[in-house]
Amino acid sequence: MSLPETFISCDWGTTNLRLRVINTATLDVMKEFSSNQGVKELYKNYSEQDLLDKHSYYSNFLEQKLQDITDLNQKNIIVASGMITSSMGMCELGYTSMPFSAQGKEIFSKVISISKDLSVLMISGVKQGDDVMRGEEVQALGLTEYLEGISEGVLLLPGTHSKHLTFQENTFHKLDTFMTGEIFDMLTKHSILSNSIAKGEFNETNKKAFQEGVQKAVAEGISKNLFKVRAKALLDNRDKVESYYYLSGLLIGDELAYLKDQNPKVCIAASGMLNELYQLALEVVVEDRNRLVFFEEDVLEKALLIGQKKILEQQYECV
Ligand SMILES: O=C(O)C(=O)C[C@@H](O)[C@H](O)CO
Repeated sequence: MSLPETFISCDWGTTNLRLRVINTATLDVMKEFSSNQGVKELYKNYSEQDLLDKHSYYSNFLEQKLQDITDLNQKNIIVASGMITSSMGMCELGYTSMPFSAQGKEIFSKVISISKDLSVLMISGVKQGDDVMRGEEVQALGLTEYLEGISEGVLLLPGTHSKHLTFQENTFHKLDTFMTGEIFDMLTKHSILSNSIAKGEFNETNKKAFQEGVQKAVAEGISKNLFKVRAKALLDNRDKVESYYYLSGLLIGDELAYLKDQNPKVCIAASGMLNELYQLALEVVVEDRNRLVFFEEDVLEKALLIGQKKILEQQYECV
């Protein structure tokens, strides 16, 4: 069976939703809807009502959002990855065990129907040891296209829950999650340190503060250094924006510290500010620059679509 001309890419995480109509052949984005209504928020709203069951509640929501970007009277298939398949999502799917290869044939998926013309291809999460991910495995599948020629290394996918995926010969076999983004969010909003910091421009002074944080974490860990963010503000009147980036450096440095004494290539795919921060931090942590592979900003964007298309192709192969 041939692939549909278009598919709807659904990237539904804990705190964000993105629905995009994709030209299957070129992966060009034809129309897009995005919002900060992540799975967490929708699940809360669903739990606070008792009119609709979970499937109907999520289906109604998706149909409502999709009507602005596609014609719902025509056949549409949504390819969905991320927390939409978690216990808080539309339909819970388990986890595929690692390892998984560049084609992702090991990753299982399931089609569920929303209406006569609208179905959702749900992609499972992945587990390894005592760790799990949902969504990042699809980005990793897409990124294998860019990892060609690198026989082994660690692929870093920074975020709320930063994932480190170890790979060899185009096969991902190990996973570690670092809660860097979420811890940073909690500390900046809910801890005593929140009074000593403020978000601001990432200028040269603040870059130095960030790098200082990275160095401190690599040398001494974070526990010993966190409270010093407050102490420095009290004793030295340290600027709040500098302290913000110093704290960010501490947390990212702690995540990356173990890479200092290892040999493999470190490949990083992130976008926006995260990309800038992680690249800067890696330049502090890893002495040998030849070990570092930095991807362009748009590679991560494309990777998710390549990964979703791979899973869609498998679905059409077995129909
Ligand atoms: O499967 C779950 O329930 C997760 O919590 C996975 C999570 O870590 C995502 O990979 C990124 O937020």
